[in-house]
Amino acid sequence: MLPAESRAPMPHLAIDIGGSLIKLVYYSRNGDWLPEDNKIWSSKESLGVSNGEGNHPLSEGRLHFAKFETSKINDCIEFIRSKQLHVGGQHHEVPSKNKIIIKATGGGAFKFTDLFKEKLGIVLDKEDEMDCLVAGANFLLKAVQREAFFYMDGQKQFVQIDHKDLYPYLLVNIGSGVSMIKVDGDGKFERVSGTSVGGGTFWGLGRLLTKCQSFDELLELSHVGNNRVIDMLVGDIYGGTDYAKIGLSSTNIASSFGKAISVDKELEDYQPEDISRSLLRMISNNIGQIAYLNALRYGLKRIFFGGFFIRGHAYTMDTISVAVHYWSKGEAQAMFLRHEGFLGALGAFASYERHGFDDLTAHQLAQLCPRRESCSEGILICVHGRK
Ligand SMILES: Nc1ncnc2c1ncn2[C@@H]1O[C@H](COP(=O)(O)OP(=O)(O)O)[C@@H](O)[C@H]1O
Ligand SMILES: CC(C)(COP(=O)(O)O)[C@@H](O)C(=O)NCCC(=O)O
Repeated sequence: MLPAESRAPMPHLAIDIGGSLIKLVYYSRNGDWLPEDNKIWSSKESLGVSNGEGNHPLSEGRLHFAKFETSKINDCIEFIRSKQLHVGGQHHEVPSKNKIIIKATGGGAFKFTDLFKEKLGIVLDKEDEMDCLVAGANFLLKAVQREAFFYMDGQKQFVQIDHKDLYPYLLVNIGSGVSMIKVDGDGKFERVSGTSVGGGTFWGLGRLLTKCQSFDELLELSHVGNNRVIDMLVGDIYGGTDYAKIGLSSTNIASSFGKAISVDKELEDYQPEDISRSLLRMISNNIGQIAYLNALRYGLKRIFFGGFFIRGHAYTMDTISVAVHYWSKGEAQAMFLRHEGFLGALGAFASYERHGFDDLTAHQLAQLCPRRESCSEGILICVHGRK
């Protein structure tokens, strides 16, 4: 840790460099630099900021979110440079004795340390990925209204979380791989499980099998696909009937991709949309099942799913919800987060001590952010920090 006097001014940028995607969270005060809309932005959000301790009036600002494919890290670096995000949007020279330190998490914070130093002169101050995921999730769940929701029958049903009754819960982060974390409080958690069959598996296998050029294309294909063309159902094995004795209906999937064993068909004989749908269902189902088993193992009632694999995608959320419901025999329900992909980046942002995110309460939010209802895109937060 560098002595305070040798550090540059608060940069207002944090970065999460994952196996698939880079996520940025950055802040601007109202009246500062407000970058124009950019198609890679996921959302723009308002942020109320106190200008010190106690009951000072608030000034307002915005939190911005952006993501890039990790394979296109140079685009991300160019974006940071063009907006001068690493120096808080100030287009001025940073005195050479000052080091620009940016909070960074994810494996790429280690892998790309030298690249950031070389291209932007930034020192990445590494924060542990699990710490950040948990800090980001706790922050969202405690401070942001309408953040968590159930997904049922094609509808989001938002839940008001009583933040005094939040813990314990299971956080399932579906990124390239999947981490399952039992969260007991702020900074109190244990990574209890994980699986390598995650978002990277869907996109990687999906790309190979369908020749799709983008994740979104693969996801869109799954909308119109029919998994029964490829999945082997109980009915396929049992001559169209249920296997009622063990509680399996004829329409249950007995074996994902099981029909592809047919010697009469090659990959070209299957439609890409059907492959995409089977794959999405297989992976979502599997994660939902493992998540529930871990919740059961630790007696956790609440399971929150995050990570960019979900992408607010109806079929993904529906499959995970059904899996949790099915395996728990209706005892547990999956919940999702509106800012699903930005947990780690938000956690890294929150780790700038001077922001004091931990002091947030929903009550404070209601008092300090009267315009929250008008903020259609999501977070309206108040932080204790300097201007
Ligand atoms: N534009 C995209 N490009 C690649 N993958 C995407 C995209 N959007 C969503 N995804 C999915 O999100 C996953 C990455 O999720 P994320 O939470 O960012 O994890 P990581 O930190 O490992 O990059 C990918 O593996 C893929 O399944
Ligand atoms: C190694 C990781 C923590 C990296 O995080 P990611 O970039 O996937 O979000 C994650 O991919 C993971 O938890 N994989 C599962 C490994 C396992 O439990 O077997």
